[in-house]
Amino acid sequence: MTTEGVDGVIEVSGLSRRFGRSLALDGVQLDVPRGLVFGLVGENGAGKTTLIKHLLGLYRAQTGTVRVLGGDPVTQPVEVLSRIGYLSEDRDLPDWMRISELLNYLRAFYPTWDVALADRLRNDFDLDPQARIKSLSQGQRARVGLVGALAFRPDLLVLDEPSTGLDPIVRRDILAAIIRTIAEEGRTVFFSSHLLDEVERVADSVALIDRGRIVLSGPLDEIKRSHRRLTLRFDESQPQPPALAGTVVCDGFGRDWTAVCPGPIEAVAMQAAGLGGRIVEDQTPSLDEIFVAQVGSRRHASVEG
Ligand SMILES: Nc1ncnc2c1ncn2[C@@H]1O[C@H](COP(=O)(O)OP(=O)(O)OP(=O)(O)O)[C@@H](O)[C@H]1O
Repeated sequence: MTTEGVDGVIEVSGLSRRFGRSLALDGVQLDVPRGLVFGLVGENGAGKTTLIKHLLGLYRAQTGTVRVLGGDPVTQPVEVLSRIGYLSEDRDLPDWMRISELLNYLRAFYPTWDVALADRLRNDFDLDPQARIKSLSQGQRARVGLVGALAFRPDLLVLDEPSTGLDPIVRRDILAAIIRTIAEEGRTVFFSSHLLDEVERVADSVALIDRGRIVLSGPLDEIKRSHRRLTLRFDESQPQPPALAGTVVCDGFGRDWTAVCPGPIEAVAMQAAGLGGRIVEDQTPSLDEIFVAQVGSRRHASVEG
């Protein structure tokens, strides 16, 4: 496996996956360079876990290709997987073990296991080494899973919905700090979430996935810069959302409406003027608003089409 000079840590091209009649992934294209925190955002059932399972070689691509850290996770599992730290959505850990036993067991698999780091993380996460895994809360299981995924200093950390079960303080402070530290060390984090504010807080780049398709992908600041949230005021009350081509969503009532628009606002301003309206506020939308707008417009288009 040649990984020297490979900067694409994750390279997915034309990846589709069917389960029976349902299309879980539909022509997914994704490139994640080294050293980034990459957030995969989508609603429940959008295809996030299915995509992650392909990155880990748990699914073989039916259509398209998947390369991770320069190798094929299905045909080169040892080379690829030994460099990936993974926290699954359901935190499947052996219930019968104590925390210390699990960490010792994992240590045997990874030559790069860092005992001091494992101890430090265990302390930071306030985990009793003697506790049995079956006695742990969901949040504590997530913390143990994170220690296991981090302590061998993986080149790529993959987290499937890492916040599930974590209380807000752990989520906000510890998780975010870990993620940042890894990226600062030149390693890569790929995490999925349906919590857009969390993604917005920690990710450098994001991909929005909806019903198996990547609908938007790129550096977070570029995505945010390329969208505008406009507040429009009309002379007359509008009985229904004003039809403004080029806006992705329209919300509001009466004379005041909010629209999210990808791209230049001049065309929107002209159309609004034609309806007796004007832009009274022009702001950068949140990722949440961009997501709702993108997904909403796609669904609207597919219903109409
Ligand atoms: N093993 C499977 N057999 C049949 N259908 C599946 C299987 N795994 C996933 N799916 C379907 O594929 C689609 C994508 O599921 P996936 O678990 O990847 O979504 P997700 O974005 O991770 O959602 P969640 O946040 O709820 O975990 C869903 O419609 C799901 O029902």
